[in-house]
Amino acid sequence: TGSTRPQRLLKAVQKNATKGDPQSVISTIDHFCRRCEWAMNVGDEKGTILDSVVCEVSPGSTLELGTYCGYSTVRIARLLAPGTKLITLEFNPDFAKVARQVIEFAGLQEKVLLVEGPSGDIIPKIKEQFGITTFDLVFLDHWKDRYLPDTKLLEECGLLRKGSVLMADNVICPGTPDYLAYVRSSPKYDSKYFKSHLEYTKVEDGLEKSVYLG
Ligand SMILES: O=C(NCCc1nnc(-c2ccc3[nH]cnc3c2)[nH]1)c1cc(-c2ccc(F)cc2)cc(O)c1O
Ligand SMILES: [Mg+2]
Repeated sequence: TGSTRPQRLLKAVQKNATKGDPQSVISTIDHFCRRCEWAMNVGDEKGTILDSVVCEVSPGSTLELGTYCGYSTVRIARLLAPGTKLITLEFNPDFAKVARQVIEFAGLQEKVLLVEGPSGDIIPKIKEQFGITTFDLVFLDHWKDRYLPDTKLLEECGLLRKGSVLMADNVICPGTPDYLAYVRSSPKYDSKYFKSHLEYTKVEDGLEKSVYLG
């Protein structure tokens, strides 16, 4: 049987990137997605906005929802201080298999804990299983109809603290209307929209940065 798009993306990384060099992995994936096959990575334009927030927050603990091929995992992990951790949740075992290899190729496996399974099941177990008190930064990039329920779950599980930052991808395209309405109307959040484009296209999309006020 034929290969999948994530497998072809991984082959391009193994062929063209430099082992242990996260920037070359990022550039290779962006080139592959522009020139060969579009894929749903956050991409370079929104990725640059994400980078600036990661640097501003310099998080001790980070959660990513939706690993896919590990592109944003590599983007975030390459900016993390030594001794800090990124937990990334992936539901699809085929995506997870590719992502592990992309993260390892970038040499970032020490900073990343990839957990497979549905976010709704895993989030309530994070405190006890991974010794996390709260997350300083959460990147939401998984199923768009899970952003709101999982944000409420993070609140209920006491995984957010005053000042925790949520960065949400795709708030315009494909769109997360219920999530946007919630973070923009709730007194518990201070929310800001960063206008950009859907990865590798001219279609409008953007990131929503929401600071939890406790
Ligand atoms: O669906 C997306 N992303 C989600 C993948 C995923 N990867 N992993 C999950 C998961 C789902 C439950 C989970 N529960 C626990 N981990 C989980 C992970 N979901 C997505 C789609 C587009 C897109 C735009 C325009 C189009 F015409 C077609 C597509 C763009 C993007 O930037 C995206 O992020
Ligand atoms: Mg996305």
